Amino acid sequence: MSTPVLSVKDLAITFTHDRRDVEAIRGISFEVNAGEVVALVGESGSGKSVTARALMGLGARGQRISGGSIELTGPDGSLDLTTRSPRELQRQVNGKRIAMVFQDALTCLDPTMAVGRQIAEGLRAHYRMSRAQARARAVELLTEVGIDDPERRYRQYPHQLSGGMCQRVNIAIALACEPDVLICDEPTTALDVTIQLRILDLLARLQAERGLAVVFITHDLGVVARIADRVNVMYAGRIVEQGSVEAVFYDPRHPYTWGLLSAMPSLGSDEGPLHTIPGSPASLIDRPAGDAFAPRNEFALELDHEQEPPYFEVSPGHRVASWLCHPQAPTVEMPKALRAKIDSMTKVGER
Ligand SMILES: Nc1ncnc2c1ncn2[C@@H]1O[C@H](COP(=O)(O)OP(=O)(O)OP(=O)(O)O)[C@@H](O)[C@H]1O
Repeated sequence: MSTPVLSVKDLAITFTHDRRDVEAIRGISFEVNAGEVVALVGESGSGKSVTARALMGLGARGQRISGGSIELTGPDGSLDLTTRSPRELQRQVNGKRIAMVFQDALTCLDPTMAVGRQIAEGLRAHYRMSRAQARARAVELLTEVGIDDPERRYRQYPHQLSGGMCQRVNIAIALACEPDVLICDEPTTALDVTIQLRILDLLARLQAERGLAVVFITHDLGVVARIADRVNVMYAGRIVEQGSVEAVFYDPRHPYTWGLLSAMPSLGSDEGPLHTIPGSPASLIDRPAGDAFAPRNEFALELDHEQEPPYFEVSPGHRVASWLCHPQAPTVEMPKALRAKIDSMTKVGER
């Protein structure tokens, strides 16, 4: 069995505002192997971005890691990122071992500097490269991320490029120092649909060619089906269902996952969403007792309103935090419309 490149264990993140603590991430654990794409998916506010940024040692004011570990394993051994200062992370880890691509492609680039130079500067900062060597490597990277006429594009400024092209440049910057782990936070959300698909295909190609470990953040299960190997469904700062894409798409067990899948337009069809999850996401400040999703869950058992469910392993590697998965729970089937939708879906393995 391969050793994970990235191992997040019982990670908890707390915000303190006006002397009040709010736990936004509540003990999440997941692993990513080399050559694997692991998705974090969930509605807005479920904690995807806070988690992604924590992996880079980034956080807002008043935010701290209040528990758990983030281990990065490489040929030289393991490193727990939660024990390193932001300065150490900046010097030794960020960019080199772990890099990130954000949603807003244009604002991530420096508007005053030609895009090729932005790639070259990163290379020069990390490696002892001459100006000419860094330039030549930056042109290669532009080619690698699918930018035609890279010599001309090298000299252009961000505003002269399309959104999709800016995102390709961001990907080139992220990959310039050959990181082991790439974090993608909604990298295609701001782009139109055809460009989204091209960027996803590019990421999939680069990931396979380089054997990268990728953490992919999205609210879109269609994107998960296209790119991910494993998926973590997040709700109110907790992973509520975790497993291979096949397990979570074809045998979903948590009613929240049922809701997300029901709300997803069928792959390859232009029908509108079938369903929306009733209610609004749980408040972190006055989180209800028990399972945070229970107030929105038409299938909730009494116990769901009283006690937070532990994880139940329903098949190897497929873990679900719902009392419905307790061996003594009554059998509750997913909604019929969802069953029919799943039965009609193209096998994820054939995507
Ligand atoms: N600076 C902050 N201060 C206090 N709470 C915050 C702060 N940033 C995020 N949070 C809280 O942390 C929770 C998780 O936010 P996060 O941005 O990770 O969600 P998300 O799943 O990425 O949503 P989105 O898809 O909208 O980006 C939210 O409930 C949010 O209110």
